[in-house]
Amino acid sequence: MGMKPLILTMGDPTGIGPELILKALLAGELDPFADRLLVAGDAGVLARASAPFAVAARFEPEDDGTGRLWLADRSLPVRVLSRLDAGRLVPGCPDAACGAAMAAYVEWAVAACRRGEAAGMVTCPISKAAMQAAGIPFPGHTELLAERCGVEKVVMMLAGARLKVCLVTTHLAYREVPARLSREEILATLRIVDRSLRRQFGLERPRLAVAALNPHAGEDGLFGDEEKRIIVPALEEARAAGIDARGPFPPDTLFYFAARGDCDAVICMYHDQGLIPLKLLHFEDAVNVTLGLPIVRTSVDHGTAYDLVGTGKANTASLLAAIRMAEQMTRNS
Ligand SMILES: NC(=O)C1=CN([C@@H]2O[C@H](COP(=O)(O)OP(=O)(O)OC[C@H]3O[C@@H](n4cnc5c(N)ncnc54)[C@H](O)[C@@H]3O)[C@@H](O)[C@H]2O)C=CC1
Ligand SMILES: NCC(=O)COP(=O)(O)O
Repeated sequence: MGMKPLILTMGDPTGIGPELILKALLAGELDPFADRLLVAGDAGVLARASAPFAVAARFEPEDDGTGRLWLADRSLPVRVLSRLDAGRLVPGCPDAACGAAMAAYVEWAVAACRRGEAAGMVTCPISKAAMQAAGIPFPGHTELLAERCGVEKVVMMLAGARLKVCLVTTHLAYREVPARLSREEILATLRIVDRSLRRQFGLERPRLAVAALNPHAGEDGLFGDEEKRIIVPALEEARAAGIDARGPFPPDTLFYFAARGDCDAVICMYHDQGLIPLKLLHFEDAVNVTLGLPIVRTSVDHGTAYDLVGTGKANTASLLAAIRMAEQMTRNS
């Protein structure tokens, strides 16, 4: 019996996703996963995305809604989920139809994973604004997937070889962060990260370092009291539950020590607290993985890179790392 496919969603039709898939295919970088991948996307858009390369892609429809995308002597199976007018798309200008299409790829993939028909999903970047414009009420994949899987809390982790960061809060305005932090949220994050690193990443006793919210970890309440009021109680409860969680550490020095190997993951209070150090070290090859889902989902660590669409210059390393990690995780699941 063949292995279940890993679904690769194409992402924003006007973004870098389609071109990255073709670039990786042409370079033979997808060869190790050739029997495993199934692209969810738009055949016309994918075919046009070969424009920056020396060879033109062509799509051979097979039967009902599927087909093969050929580029030179390599090919990938595609599940066709939208039929946009590819010739009229402008890079970086997704309209509502594009927003609906990029959401449809993700919806189809998560449903296939939930039905047990796919082993996992790897996502190319979407435009959060275009999805919202299409009436899809989620600020990102992470929140959509949590809802579709019926899970209340998931954790966004970005992982590179030297640093892993896990976020307590994700897509929200910076000014809303303090109000969204609570002992329960931090504790739930610690529990999910601890469990996932054990089960899916093979760590026996993950060492989790928790970042403070405020400078100098609040300087004994002088620069904010979230540490005393919220983070310390969450840490105490986590430790009582057998989780190796330490902190709260002043954020300005924590990432230096984490990247040196002093912990297995850093728990960050908000998006950019974690993603700035992560991308400084690992922009090219980090993977975004959603922890706490009943399915496997990984993603590139970057966005739609509109400025690179059509140049052929975008780097495929994060996409390949995301596929590799998803494959690994399906073996550990
Ligand atoms: N997982 C997802 O679906 C994500 C989606 N986004 C979306 O992407 C859009 C643009 O976001 P930005 O903050 O501008 O981030 P971005 O990652 O698209 O671009 C930031 C910079 O990184 C460069 N870059 C991105 N990917 C690259 C690659 N593969 N190789 C070389 N250089 C690359 C771009 O050219 C740009 O200079 C937004 O709509 C955002 O919501 C952003 C992050 C993740
Ligand atoms: N910057 C990371 C990011 O925005 C990831 O969002 P998503 O995976 O939830 O779509």
